Amino acid sequence: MGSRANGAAAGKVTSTSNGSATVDKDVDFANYFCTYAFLYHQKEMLSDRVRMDAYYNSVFNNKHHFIGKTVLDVGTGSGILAIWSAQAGARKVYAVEATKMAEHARELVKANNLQDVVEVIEGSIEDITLPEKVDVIISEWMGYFLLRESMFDSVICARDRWLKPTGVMYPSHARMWLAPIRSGLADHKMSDYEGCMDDWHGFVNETKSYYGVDMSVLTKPFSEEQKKYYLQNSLWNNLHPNQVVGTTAILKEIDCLTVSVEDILKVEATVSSTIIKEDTRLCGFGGWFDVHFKGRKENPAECEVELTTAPSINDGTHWGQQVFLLHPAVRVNEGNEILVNFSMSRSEENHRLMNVDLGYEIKLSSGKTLPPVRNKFYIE
Ligand SMILES: C[S@@+](CC[C@H](N)C(=O)[O-])C[C@H]1O[C@@H](n2cnc3c(N)ncnc32)[C@H](O)[C@@H]1O
Repeated sequence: MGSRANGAAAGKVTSTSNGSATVDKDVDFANYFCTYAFLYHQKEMLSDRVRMDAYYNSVFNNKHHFIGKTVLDVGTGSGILAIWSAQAGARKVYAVEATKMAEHARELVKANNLQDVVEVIEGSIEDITLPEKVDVIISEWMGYFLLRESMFDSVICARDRWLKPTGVMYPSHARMWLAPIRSGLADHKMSDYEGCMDDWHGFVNETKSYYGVDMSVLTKPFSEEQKKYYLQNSLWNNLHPNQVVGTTAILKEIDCLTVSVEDILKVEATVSSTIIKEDTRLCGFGGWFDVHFKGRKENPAECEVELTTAPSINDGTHWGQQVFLLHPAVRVNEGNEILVNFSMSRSEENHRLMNVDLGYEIKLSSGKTLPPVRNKFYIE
């Protein structure tokens, strides 16, 4: 199971203007940030070797970006990225953390004898003030399927306020990917849903015979509620590459130096994929992301590093992939074309969670096109 911040009840949006949200900060703090205040949770991220190796290599193989420079670590957590930046030769590192984890970070910095370089600041990046602009912004802001948690908004805010015009972003680029998959999970989830409805019908019968109240008028809303829970929530999964049955497609490319919050409020793409397996089942779609550390055009990385969360036979990441299951699955064959209309936007109730509209159309090798299908999913 993945282990990113719980956002399920976080940050109720109190009003919206121009597509961007005004958030109730107290609710957001109580529900979103609180997860990050636990060492237990920081340790899970610190134990993700793929994530750690990528950030470590990006810093230590590109020391020219750090030696004698000023760095801002947005959301320092335990302080790990700030500590590496200092060890790579930074002159000054501002390590900003919204939660009480800042106290642990301060201790860790001192225990590693870097207190003269790293200054830990407890506060939201949106609210704090720095005495100077910085050469580098480093941050690990990526949520499930890249944008869940909406933490990138805070990095953009930091960039616009504190990055020098010549500054470098770590990571510098990000991409979202989608591919058709096969998975036994679709059948499991459908049988969980059916079992739950069987149980409901038994409950309705018993309530009528024992207590004289007919509950059957609630069958439809109960079924809708449970359908959403079992069939429409996207699932965390560590897919094996063999489960990917078609070519992969890029849904979104982000240049971290120039992107605006407006650009990431909604991700919309029409992409196509060709089935690459003979006689298989299309059970859904898998979504994942990668980020790159390339520096900037005028000041490139000496060694570019990629952090990918794609299906892998080796160690997966704690992000895994997000799986959007189809009910029912569809029989497909090598060479069939799938045209996907994808749209992802923020939940109106909670800006850190996402709603996905996923429409698809299958063109068979005979040239015949199957009727289009549209599905709604929730990344919660
Ligand atoms: C995914 S964790 C990464 C922690 C650490 N940088 C690492 O790589 O292990 C993100 C951290 O950013 C913090 N954070 C998120 N939004 C923030 C904001 N607006 N201001 C300050 N800290 C924030 C969270 O509390 C959390 O500790």
